[in-house]
Order: sequence, then structure tokens, then C-alpha cells
Amino acid sequence: MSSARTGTPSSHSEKVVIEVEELSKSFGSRVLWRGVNFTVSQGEMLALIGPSGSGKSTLLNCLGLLDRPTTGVIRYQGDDITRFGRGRIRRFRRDTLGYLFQHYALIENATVQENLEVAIGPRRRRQDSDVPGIAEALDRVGLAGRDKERIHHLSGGEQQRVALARLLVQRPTLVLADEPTGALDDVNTNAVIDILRELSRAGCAVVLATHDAGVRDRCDTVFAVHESSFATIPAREVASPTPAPH
Ligand SMILES: Nc1ncnc2c1ncn2[C@@H]1O[C@H](COP(=O)(O)OP(=O)(O)OP(=O)(O)O)[C@@H](O)[C@H]1O
Repeated sequence: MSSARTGTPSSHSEKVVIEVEELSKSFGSRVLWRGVNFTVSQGEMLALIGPSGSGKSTLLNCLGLLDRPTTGVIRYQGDDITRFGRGRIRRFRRDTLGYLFQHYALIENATVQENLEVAIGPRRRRQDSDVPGIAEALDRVGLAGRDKERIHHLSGGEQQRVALARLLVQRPTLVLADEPTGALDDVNTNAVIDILRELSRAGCAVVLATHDAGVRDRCDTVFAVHESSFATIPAREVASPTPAPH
């Protein structure tokens, strides 16, 4: 099964970044999901939805090589990443992936600047005029001038914004985001999704897990983990749940 699309912002001609084929995950005798099939292309934002405990985070962890599926294949640009050895896993994480996970994976004792320098790495992608430098990325997330502060002195929301700035300077090919707006108000939710959309417009494939219908509706495609025998469908065709009567 492949992802259906709304037609914006990318077209069918975009390159497929991730292909998931017949993936399953079990913990002991408990099957979390099976028959999971979807693709994610350059420029596409895919929302993983499903009730709490349905396995959205576990699926993201499999895509990010933090966990292994029980069966099935995950291809990145044609290569089965579930068969990667340690070296290729390390390079895949460093060169390809951007994480926006609940604990942000920042270096707590280092400064904001140092965290972003680590993300840029030795290849100095700052020379690419389309990729923002550290000062511009911090400005973009509302943390201008905070580069010398240590991560552990920042609030949870500020740390999340550093993680967003990290994505901007890193410009990964694939962004995995687990409940990126879980604890945020509407204004900050929109700001986070704007940045993820900016990355997708620049060619990143974005896969995010969310319980928020507003976030889901801003994605191009939706995959319902708890109904994983269904194909992905365009976000706009997913009906919002009827509010419970008061
Ligand atoms: N290492 C593990 N061993 C056993 N069970 C696990 C393990 N990791 C996750 N699980 C179980 O898998 C189920 C799915 O967890 P997961 O966090 O992927 O769900 P989720 O859909 O992301 O939930 P939420 O929306 O609440 O964040 C849970 O019941 C969890 O306890």
C-alpha cells in the first residue's frame, strides 16, 4: 500500500524516502501491530494516529532504529535499514535522521550553541545558503541570544525549541516526531507544525505521532496504527471525532 496524498505541498513525482512493508511488532505473545505498509516521500508529512498504547511510539522507534520490528522490512531509499550493522546505523542516525522525541535527546550539560554545533557536524552544512545558521535557527524558534545557556537551565518548552532549532540547522532527510505538540498551547502547537512544514517544503519526509486532530489535519497523509490493515489516507478525508455530549 502506498500513501495517498492531498497534492500539496509535494507531488507524486517526489522520491520515496521510506517504504514500510508488512511490518509487525510483538512483545512476547502480544501482537502490537501487524500488516503495516506505507511509504513516505520527500516533502510529505505523515501523521501516525491511534489510541494510547496502540504502538505509535514503538513504530517511530523502529523507523529510527531505536527498536527492531518483529517481522517486515523498512527501506530507506531502497536499503533495508533493519539489516544495518552498527556503523551504518550510526551514520544513518547522524546523516539522515532528525528526532523530535519527548525527551529531546539534548546534551544536558552543554550549551545551546554546543548542542547545535554537534548537530551540524563536521560537514559544515552552514555553508549551504538554504540552511539557517545557529543564530538564525535560534531566532526562528524564539530563543535569540540564548546560545550560551546550558540545556539544564532551560524550561521543558525551551528545550523543545532547541530541539526544533537543531532540526533546522541539521536539515535531516527524515524527521521523526513523537507527540511534538503534546504539552503545548495552540499558538506554540502551530509554531511547531510551521517549522515541521518548513522542513518538509525543503524536502524532508516527516513522520509524527499525534493525538491532536488539528495537527493531524495539517499533515498530508494519516496512518491509523490501530487499524493498520488500512492504507494511509489524505489527512483532510479523516473525519474528526464527534465531541462527547455534555
Ligand atoms: N520494551 C517493551 N516491552 C514490552 N512492552 C512494551 C515495550 N515497549 C512498549 N511496550 C508496550 O507497547 C504498547 C505500545 O506502546 P507505545 O508507547 O508504542 O504506544 P503509543 O501508541 O505511542 O501510546 P501513547 O499514545 O500513550 O504515547 C504499550 O502497551 C507498551 O507498554
